[in-house]
Amino acid sequence: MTDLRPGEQVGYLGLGSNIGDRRAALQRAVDALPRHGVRVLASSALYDTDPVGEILDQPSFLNACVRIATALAPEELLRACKAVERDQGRTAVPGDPGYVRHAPRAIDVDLLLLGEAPYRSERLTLPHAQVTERRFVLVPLLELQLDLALPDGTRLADRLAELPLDEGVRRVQDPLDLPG
Ligand SMILES: Nc1ncnc2c1ncn2[C@@H]1O[C@H](COP(=O)(O)OP(=O)(O)OP(=O)(O)O)[C@@H](O)[C@H]1O
Ligand SMILES: Nc1nc2c(c(=O)[nH]1)N=C(CO)CN2
Repeated sequence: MTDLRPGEQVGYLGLGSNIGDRRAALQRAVDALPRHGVRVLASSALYDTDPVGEILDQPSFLNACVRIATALAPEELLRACKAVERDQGRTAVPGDPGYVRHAPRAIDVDLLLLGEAPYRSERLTLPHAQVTERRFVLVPLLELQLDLALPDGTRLADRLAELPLDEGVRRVQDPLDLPG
């Protein structure tokens, strides 16, 4: 299915933005990933989504998912995602005085899945702990691969079918441009 190079694994990233020019922020993130050792193979369409989580009174998000290929190990890939966020001026990370969980952000790059094996450390959980609970993740992810399953065999399409329909997820735009 994919032209993987030696040592590479397939992974999926979730992108989100709800401040400023949201599409430009997502596109900049995708354009930056190759500089950090991450090839972008495919992008979903863009979705305008109602905020979910601890802070509901904030602007709607623009969300997308991308399929990637990388030879980076899980923690290295997390560092790459954080570096892409920092490139765009996002400085408030957990532990910083300004950090607020689920607060508005110009760019969020989450690591959803990498390869076939789960991974867990203090800094990183794979698959992403909320991947099966968020329509704004599942809808674009399944657009990339309808039969996608977690390492434990959970089929993501089955989980999406079980979620309530009240989390607004509206397909608004065509996929991001792929780098290079
Ligand atoms: N799969 C993962 N992808 C990204 N970050 C993760 C993952 N697993 C654990 N983390 C940790 O979560 C921390 C908080 O991430 P972030 O600031 O993006 O949270 P958030 O977007 O506010 O909330 P949420 O975690 O619910 O998406 C990161 O610094 C990272 O160490
Ligand atoms: N719709 C939507 N809601 C969110 C999002 C997001 O990307 N989209 N990100 C959050 C922080 O991780 C909190 N809430």
